[in-house]
Amino acid sequence: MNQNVTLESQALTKTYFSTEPPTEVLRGIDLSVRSGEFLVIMGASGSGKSTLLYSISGMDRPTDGKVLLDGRELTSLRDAEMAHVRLTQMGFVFQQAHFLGNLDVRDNILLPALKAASKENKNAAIARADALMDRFGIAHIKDHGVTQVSGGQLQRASICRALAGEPSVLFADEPTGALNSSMSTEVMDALTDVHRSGTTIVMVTHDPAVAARGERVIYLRDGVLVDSHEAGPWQAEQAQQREDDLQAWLRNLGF
Ligand SMILES: Nc1ncnc2c1ncn2[C@@H]1O[C@H](COP(=O)(O)OP(=O)(O)OP(=O)(O)O)[C@@H](O)[C@H]1O
Repeated sequence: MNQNVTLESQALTKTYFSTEPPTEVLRGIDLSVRSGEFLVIMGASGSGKSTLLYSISGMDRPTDGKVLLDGRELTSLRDAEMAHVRLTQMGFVFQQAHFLGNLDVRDNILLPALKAASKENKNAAIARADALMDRFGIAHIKDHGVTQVSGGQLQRASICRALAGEPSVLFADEPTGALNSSMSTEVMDALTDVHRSGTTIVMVTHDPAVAARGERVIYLRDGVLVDSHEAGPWQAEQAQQREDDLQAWLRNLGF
């Protein structure tokens, strides 16, 4: 394995046999994600983006092929082992935050980190969560109920929750899909910050302005990886140029 590769899929397929005929959603995906990379998955609706994200993060089982995280084959793990890998090595941000309504923002953020931490590491997990809330500008709403905060604040809280366990990879599925454009910028500024501090990010989005944050964008068509666009590290002053370049690339692909 190349030393710089952290996450890898080999000949990954996913077929749903519940439909007649069966739906072949992923058709042999070979993908390598470099350590510290910000990778974006794009493609038309139904092309298999979320299925790919779920299959490489162990949320779903592929039909065939392999997924490796730092050289360890995830596809052969039992469910409980895979759940442990997700809890301790991966973070997740979805379009909707999925927070518990009976807990405040801080307790929601702490929940998975405390579950993952050993007894002696619980205080460190709490300190980390508090520092993350400071860093992403939501310390002042830590005692609020999850229905009393804005969508952008809630998504920043999701990012804190995802990072509190110090994952090596953060998976994000349409993290700005439910937000207006200023909240979307807030959240993408937070994810850009996460990336700059060294965390690998794999994100699905259909929004070119959001995708322009990534270093590399890959394009899925009918479950096949058809092209990839190298944009290099994000620079705010080049935001429009990056988005224009990405749009031109996407137009060529028929997006
Ligand atoms: N449980 C399932 N059973 C059968 N088919 C499914 C199932 N889940 C997803 N599919 C099908 O797999 C295909 C890919 O779905 P997926 O959600 O991965 O696409 P996507 O590119 O993320 O789409 P979108 O941009 O609309 O979210 C779709 O045709 C979808 O209908």
